[in-house]
Amino acid sequence: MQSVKVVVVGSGVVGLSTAVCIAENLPHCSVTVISERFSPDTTSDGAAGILFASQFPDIPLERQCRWFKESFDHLLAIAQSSECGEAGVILSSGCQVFKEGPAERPFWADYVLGFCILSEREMKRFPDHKFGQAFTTVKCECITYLPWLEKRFRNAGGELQHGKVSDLQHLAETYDVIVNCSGLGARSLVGDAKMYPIRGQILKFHAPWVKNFIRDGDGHTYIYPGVNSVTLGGTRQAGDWRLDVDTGDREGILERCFRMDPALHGGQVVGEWVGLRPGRESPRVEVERLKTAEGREVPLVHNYGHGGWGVTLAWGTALDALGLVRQSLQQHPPMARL
Ligand SMILES: Cc1cc2nc3c(=O)[nH]c(=O)nc-3n(C[C@H](O)[C@H](O)[C@H](O)COP(=O)(O)OP(=O)(O)OC[C@H]3O[C@@H](n4cnc5c(N)ncnc54)[C@H](O)[C@@H]3O)c2cc1C
Ligand SMILES: O=C(O)CCC(=O)C(=O)O
Repeated sequence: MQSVKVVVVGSGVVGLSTAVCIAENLPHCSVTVISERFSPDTTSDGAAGILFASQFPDIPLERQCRWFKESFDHLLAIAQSSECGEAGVILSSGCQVFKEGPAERPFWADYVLGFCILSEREMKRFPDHKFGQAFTTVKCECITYLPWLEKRFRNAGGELQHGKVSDLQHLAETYDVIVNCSGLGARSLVGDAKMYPIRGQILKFHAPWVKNFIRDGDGHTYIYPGVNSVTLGGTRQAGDWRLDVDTGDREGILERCFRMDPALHGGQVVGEWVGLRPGRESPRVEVERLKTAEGREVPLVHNYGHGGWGVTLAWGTALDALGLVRQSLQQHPPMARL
């Protein structure tokens, strides 16, 4: 029997997670990833990689809980295994603090470890803040995790190809299923005008004595210790396409982070990075059918638009995308290619 040919467009954390899920779970499929950029040049590579999320307006909460929990459990298992160093996935403990309180209990509070409210005594450390939550989550460093996923994908028989896709109709002539994980690229690839950039600038900081994360609940200031450096952030500039480092943003990040954690004093900046989050009101994880010029119909599964939470939700949405591929193949077995 001819194997079913699946192509995944995009090799950020969403594309590679999706490609691995399909290659490992559908052995009758041959899976190819085609991507303009690979690690270390994707947006995912620069992300702090902390597992954390805010709620999307248009997705049922039950589905968002599943995405978070499946991703968390997948990465927690790696963090607690002998693979953690090679995969770049570690446990990370710390707190989120709020200038006004009490803050709502986040929907994922029961999925992370040891979620609790900070006591008055603990809050004395944060004179600008009134309320705090402490928990242990996972930090998934994509600069290490993506090469690890690429290896896992190749071991499952997958193929990686460099290339920019500009016409999905053209791909449909060669493949039986197309999976679109192009992130912000979906704006032009499928003409999704709901996609917009949310610019984020961060600093890599050398301060190995800083061990616990601190995040301001407003989402603009965070300190995330990692394997080799501490990530200091950030900015969330909607509609801003600039990829160059802004010196004003740098000063602002340093000032806010030093104020939130004076223990950073004595450390030094060792890197700077800007990335464009694939902004959308809610991610798009759904299937449509693409008609080719020869009259075939090819399932087109979309999995993009994760905004600031792509690392957090990648595995969960990849499993949904796998489900959509499986269901499409069952309902409409591929028509023979000419
Ligand atoms: C400063 C910053 C910090 C962040 N921190 C976190 C964090 O702590 N936790 C978290 O969960 N998220 C974080 N994020 C968000 C996270 O980076 C994104 O949600 C995530 O990277 C999106 O992954 P993706 O695979 O969809 O997109 P990308 O990583 O952008 O990958 C898209 C892929 O598609 C390819 N592509 C696009 N168009 C085409 C085309 N036409 N043809 C071929 N290939 C194409 C690209 O080359 C690329 O390989 C952060 C983002 C920023 C900017
Ligand atoms: O918001 C955070 O705390 C984590 C970093 C992040 O997800 C982002 O900057 O997009």
